[in-house]
Amino acid sequence: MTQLTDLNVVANNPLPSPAFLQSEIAATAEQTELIDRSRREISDILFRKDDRFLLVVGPCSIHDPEACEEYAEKLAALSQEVRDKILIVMRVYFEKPRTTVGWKGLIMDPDLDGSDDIIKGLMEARNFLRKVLSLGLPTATELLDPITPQFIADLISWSAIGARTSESQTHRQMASGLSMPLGFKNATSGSLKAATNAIKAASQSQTFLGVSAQGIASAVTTRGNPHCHLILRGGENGPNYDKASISRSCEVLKESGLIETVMVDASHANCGKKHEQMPAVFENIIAQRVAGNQAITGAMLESHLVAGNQPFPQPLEQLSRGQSITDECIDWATTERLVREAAAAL
Ligand SMILES: O=C[C@H](O)[C@H](O)COP(=O)(O)O
Ligand SMILES: C=C(OP(=O)(O)O)C(=O)O
Repeated sequence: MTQLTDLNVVANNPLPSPAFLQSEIAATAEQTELIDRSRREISDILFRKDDRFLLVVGPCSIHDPEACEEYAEKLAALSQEVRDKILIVMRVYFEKPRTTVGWKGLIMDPDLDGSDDIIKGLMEARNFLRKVLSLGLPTATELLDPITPQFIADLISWSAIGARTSESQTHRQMASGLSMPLGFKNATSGSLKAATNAIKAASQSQTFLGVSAQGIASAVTTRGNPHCHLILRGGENGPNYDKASISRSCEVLKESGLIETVMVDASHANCGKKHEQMPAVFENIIAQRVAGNQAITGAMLESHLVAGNQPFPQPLEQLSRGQSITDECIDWATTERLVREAAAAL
């Protein structure tokens, strides 16, 4: 018989069930309480019931958990200093969407060598999330593969659907069942339409194909996620953090029947992917909020121990510790200065 299926499949390795990994690498009672409380606080800030400002900050991607743990310790101390004004949530990004190809993140390739040991990646992701939580810091991530949330979402307080996937029905359906507040980014073109449509779609009940806690393919029906919002990240035609772009975004939200609340990403196309430009963008966002624009409820910064990024792939022993292998980040000293100044201004 002529073979008609799996012509392009090289391997298909079963994973442990999400329920198994959740029980093997479980959250403590204290961590569970932090996740529950921070999800409510984040939602209250985003939907303008809490006057504080939300800041999602951390590395573009986690590729070196040991250096990122040092980063998390510093961030935890800083978050305590500013907690009356700013709720800090650490970017703990394990999945990277690629424009064409490239390293797809710690879950897909934890050894950074193309061996793609996903089981190890999922376990490392859960272990790292627990470390961050044990420092008292809530966690934020981009959810990219629709099966990933089953394995890690119980340890996450805020999530994003990225610019490349806000228009995807699969991601909107997934978002409709997630238990945490979630931001949809504007499209890479700069258009807001995909994100506002996504917020509407994700707030509705949806039925779709998914995976159960036992790892069985299933028909999933969701209730709809009422805590979705817009993230402005700039686009092909330039940034969208300026006053005019934010007021246009608010008009679009209003016309779509959505609450006027935006998180503004100071990285990505809003800084032309240049870390040197990120501080001025962040300062501008904070200044707009201080000047009275209450629709700006949060911001995002890509930050690591060391500024910039480094080429990857390259021999692993030549990687500099604490420097991004994906997008450029601001360094720790700059992060600390920006956060302290923002707290003083707010
Ligand atoms: O935030 C990270 C990157 O901008 C995103 O993953 C796309 O990366 P790429 O354009 O280098 O593939
Ligand atoms: C990939 C990211 O952002 P965007 O979807 O805006 O490119 C990110 O925040 O890591």
